[in-house]
Amino acid sequence: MKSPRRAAVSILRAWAKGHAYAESLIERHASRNELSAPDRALLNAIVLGVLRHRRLLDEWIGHLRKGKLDHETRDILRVGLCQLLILQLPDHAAVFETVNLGKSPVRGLINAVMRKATASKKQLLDLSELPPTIACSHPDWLYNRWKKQFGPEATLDLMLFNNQPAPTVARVNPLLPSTIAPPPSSIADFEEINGPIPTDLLASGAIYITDPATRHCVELMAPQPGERILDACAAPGGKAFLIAAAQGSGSGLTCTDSNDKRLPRLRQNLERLHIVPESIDCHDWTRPAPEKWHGAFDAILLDVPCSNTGVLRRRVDVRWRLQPQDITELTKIQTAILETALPCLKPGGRIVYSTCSIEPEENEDLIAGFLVRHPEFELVGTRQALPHRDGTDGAFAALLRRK
Ligand SMILES: C[S@@+](CC[C@H](N)C(=O)[O-])C[C@H]1O[C@@H](n2cnc3c(N)ncnc32)[C@H](O)[C@@H]1O
Repeated sequence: MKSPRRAAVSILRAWAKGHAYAESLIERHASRNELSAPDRALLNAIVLGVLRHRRLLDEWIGHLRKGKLDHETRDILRVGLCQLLILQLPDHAAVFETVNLGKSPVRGLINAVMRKATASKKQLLDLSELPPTIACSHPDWLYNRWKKQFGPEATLDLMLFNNQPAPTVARVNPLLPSTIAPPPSSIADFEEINGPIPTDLLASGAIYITDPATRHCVELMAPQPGERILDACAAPGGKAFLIAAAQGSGSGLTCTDSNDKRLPRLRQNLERLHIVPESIDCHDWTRPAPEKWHGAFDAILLDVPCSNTGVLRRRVDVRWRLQPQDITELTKIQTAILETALPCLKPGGRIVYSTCSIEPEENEDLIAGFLVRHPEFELVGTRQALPHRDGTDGAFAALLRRK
């Protein structure tokens, strides 16, 4: 069994070498090492802390140690400085535990850097002279893009927001059978849960953890009882749950996703939430829709794959993985999904296109282009959530109706 700090270094090495996202690596390592709940929480805090503050940690390392570092020693120092300066753990624990992570030839170096950091904590934590992209650890290209869109002050607020852990917010399940205990009155719909996550309520399906911004697209759709609704990009099922909750049943709901590895989780989530959809299928919506769905749906939700720039506080490594050209590539997929879903609408039916991106190309620009190509559709309304303005995840939704 590994210590959470050692597991953190292994995860950071694996993260840097591969394409896996931090959350899945944390999950995998925590289970493999049979970590206790407090150790799992520490592992989570360290890995997410290092990834959120990666650029600042490297700036500090550059001050504390001149010369080259191998990748593993750099990751050990990131883990050590994150404990000392970001998580503010006691000095002796941070130094001692970090030195022990290194192999014997580098222990002296790690010890020297950690001791120097302990002695110069105050100066290191004064970020006033640093450029915002280093102080807030964001890539330059993302900062420059947002500065044009929102202005420098709002961009700074956005980056600071992205570095805060997300609260746990619960949606209470209105479809809970009467045989199962409802959540206590201290848990309110779409309100933050204080204290530990109530795993018993999650397991019984009494609540689902979600962000308030996820409701915008479903509220815009306004699903009605008895309607046939397609949730085309449905996994892991958060919005399918909200649609079924709005309809009072999942019986009119068809859920699809192109990733068959994500379908079991979708199935489990809906089952746990006591939702029985009409069907769950694997389908890639960049390919033509099967004949059986032509003209079949009153409403379609397209919660398309996107850059995730509205949820960087949760998806902490996206800022380092995402490249400017990815946004252009994503808009091609998003447009293809939107075009392919059209034949599946009933006459007069409605489509809600939604993302958790805050980039105009993936949102309002894409919809504007669609409306030019499809004068038979009208834009009924849009909703947008901006993290720094609304204090929630970022989200965009547009309701389109066939005239
Ligand atoms: C933003 S997530 C959906 C989240 C989901 N609606 C929820 O609320 O839990 C996007 C989903 O789209 C799926 N996806 C990506 N490309 C797709 C495609 N071409 N056709 C169908 N689904 C696709 C991904 O596998 C992913 O599960």
